[in-house]
Amino acid sequence: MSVTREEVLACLKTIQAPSGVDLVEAGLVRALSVTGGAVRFVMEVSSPDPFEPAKAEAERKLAALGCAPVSIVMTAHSKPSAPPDLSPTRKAEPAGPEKIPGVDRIIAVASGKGGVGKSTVAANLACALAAEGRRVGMLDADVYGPSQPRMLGVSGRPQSPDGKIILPLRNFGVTMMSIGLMTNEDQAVVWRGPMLMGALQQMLTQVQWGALDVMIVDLPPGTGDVNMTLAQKAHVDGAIIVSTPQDVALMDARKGIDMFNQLGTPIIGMIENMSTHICSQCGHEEHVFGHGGVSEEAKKLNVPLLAEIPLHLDIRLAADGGAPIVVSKPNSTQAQAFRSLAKSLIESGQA
Ligand SMILES: Nc1ncnc2c1ncn2[C@@H]1O[C@H](COP(=O)(O)OP(=O)(O)OP(=O)(O)O)[C@@H](O)[C@H]1O
Repeated sequence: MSVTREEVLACLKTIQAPSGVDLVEAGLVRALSVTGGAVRFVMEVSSPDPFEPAKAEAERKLAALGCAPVSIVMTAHSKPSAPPDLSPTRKAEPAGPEKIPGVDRIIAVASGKGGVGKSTVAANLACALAAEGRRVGMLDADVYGPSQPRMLGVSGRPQSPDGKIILPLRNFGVTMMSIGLMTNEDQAVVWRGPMLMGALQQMLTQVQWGALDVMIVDLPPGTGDVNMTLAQKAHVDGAIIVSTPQDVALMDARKGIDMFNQLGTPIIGMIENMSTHICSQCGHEEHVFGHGGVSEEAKKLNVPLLAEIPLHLDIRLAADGGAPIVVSKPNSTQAQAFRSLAKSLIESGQA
């Protein structure tokens, strides 16, 4: 008997995970394959025992639906498989930008200069969007300094049960994949030309992203290969440029905006990070890198200023500690800046 993918998902939605939400909503159903009556999928769990009843229920209900054979593999059962091979298997074929299946929108977070807080903004924005109920993915394409695993508190190698599809990791409601999870932390990553293009292509097309409302892409700083490749391979709906108010960072941001204009990627707006410094001891406010520079530049370039994020110790401690401030101190003034940003992007239909 033949069943559809939709019927299988509807059936799995009637089964509760131990957390109380259904298996699909909990993001546990990965690599689902429905061929005729044969159903196979992976349940991504940290420890199998609590999930055995849900697995048995799924097997029973799918059999009652007419599915045969039903094969459910819990990832914790299997030995960690070898990391997916990222070496290019064939020459990259010239192909135009494509929609990633299941992904509604792609937002690139970029900066002209390194160290201006682009990854911090990307991580907080992703978590803030997830907290608003959006289905969010994070593709950490910062090949030269991938920091999303640390910022989003995930570790371990992503699994690839069939050696082709890569299972992403998930934390704080964000489905994430990073080039940093495929390399040793201390290993210098020297991605060049075709190898780099192949790695990005694989992260876009071979990762089991599932259905996402928005995918955030944390780009490397500057105007290099990765930014170009992303725009060539995927349909990027918009770019957010992060800068500090300093002239030097602004000049680099201008180059970044110019590049996106040339690539035909719309600029969603600019974010001034490290805008003012508020002393965590006495609350005194000072402008370490100046203030308002990004706002002036945004006016000149006729792009919106999306947010001004203060320089605050808690933002650094949270990001570097593996739980962005939006998650660790959601009601703080600092988190509010990111939460308002997420809300305004949702309201304007951009995320
Ligand atoms: N608003 C902020 N307040 C305090 N610390 C911040 C803030 N934004 C970023 N930081 C800290 O600054 C450091 C650099 O930030 P981050 O890694 O996000 O920069 P980046 O622009 O992504 O750098 P690169 O592109 O070189 O990876 C981190 O330690 C981060 O915690």
